[in-house]
Amino acid sequence: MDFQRVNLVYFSPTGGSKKIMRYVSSVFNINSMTVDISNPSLDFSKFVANEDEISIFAVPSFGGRVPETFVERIKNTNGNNSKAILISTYGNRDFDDTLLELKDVVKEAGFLPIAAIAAVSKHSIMTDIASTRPDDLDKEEIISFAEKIKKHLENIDDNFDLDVPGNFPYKKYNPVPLKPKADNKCILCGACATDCPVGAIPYDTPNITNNELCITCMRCVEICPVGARSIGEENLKMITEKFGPLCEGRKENKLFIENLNK
Ligand SMILES: Cc1cc2nc3c(=O)[nH]c(=O)nc-3n(C[C@H](O)[C@H](O)[C@H](O)COP(=O)(O)O)c2cc1C
Repeated sequence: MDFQRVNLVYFSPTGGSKKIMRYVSSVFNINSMTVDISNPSLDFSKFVANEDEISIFAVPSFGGRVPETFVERIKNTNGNNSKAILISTYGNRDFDDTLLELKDVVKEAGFLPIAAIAAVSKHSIMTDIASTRPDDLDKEEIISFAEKIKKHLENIDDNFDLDVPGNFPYKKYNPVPLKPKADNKCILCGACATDCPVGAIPYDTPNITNNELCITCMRCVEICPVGARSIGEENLKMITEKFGPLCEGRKENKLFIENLNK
């Protein structure tokens, strides 16, 4: 089938998932449309895909799960049985049930997942972990995965049910109890308030964080122009001592294109 458009649907607080998604979309030489799921002011019910379009969904793994904000917002979209490619990035620990949950929520919205990729990208909290990834080798590998997916698209029939790793019930999500705060370098520019995916930073007092709303996605830390926001050195040390050992070694990118019904 000749696709008319590729829809780039992403929740990527610190940009890693978006980068991997761009590598994948680069092999489809057609028009694209972006749907930034982290933008709370968008009306996601307006995203209705047609059968002659392909959508790429990209999210980070948060505690081995799909970020809840993505799950909530994607429910309002409509896939009309069009094909979808799934991407979960992860920070060199594990993606656990992320791809299975992503497959389930995207199917629920009416899309047909035909391939999935798990890709390593810099850990957005412990930024010394996988700090140079995706690197050139990753880029080459992800593009080769995308070329394989393009070929595989020619052989999809109605019987296709994508086989991805993961368990149901999904792993219990334990929210990160640490919330980024601004220090006295904050210039009250409000960039973080504008960009926060969940409205956890007030526009008039952007140096504070609403801990009830904050999902610790690290967007505000990433985009602060003066480096004023962080979870704090002590907290980072604590979290690195606990999770750092699980993130050792070079973890792999993985491609999933097998049919469960074969
Ligand atoms: C709240 C939170 C939870 C995370 N949990 C995991 C995890 O369970 N396993 C893992 O390998 N990386 C984990 N990470 C790292 C991210 O999955 C990884 O850095 C991802 O590439 C970030 O994507 P982004 O740059 O698109 O925001 C977590 C990051 C955050 C902020």
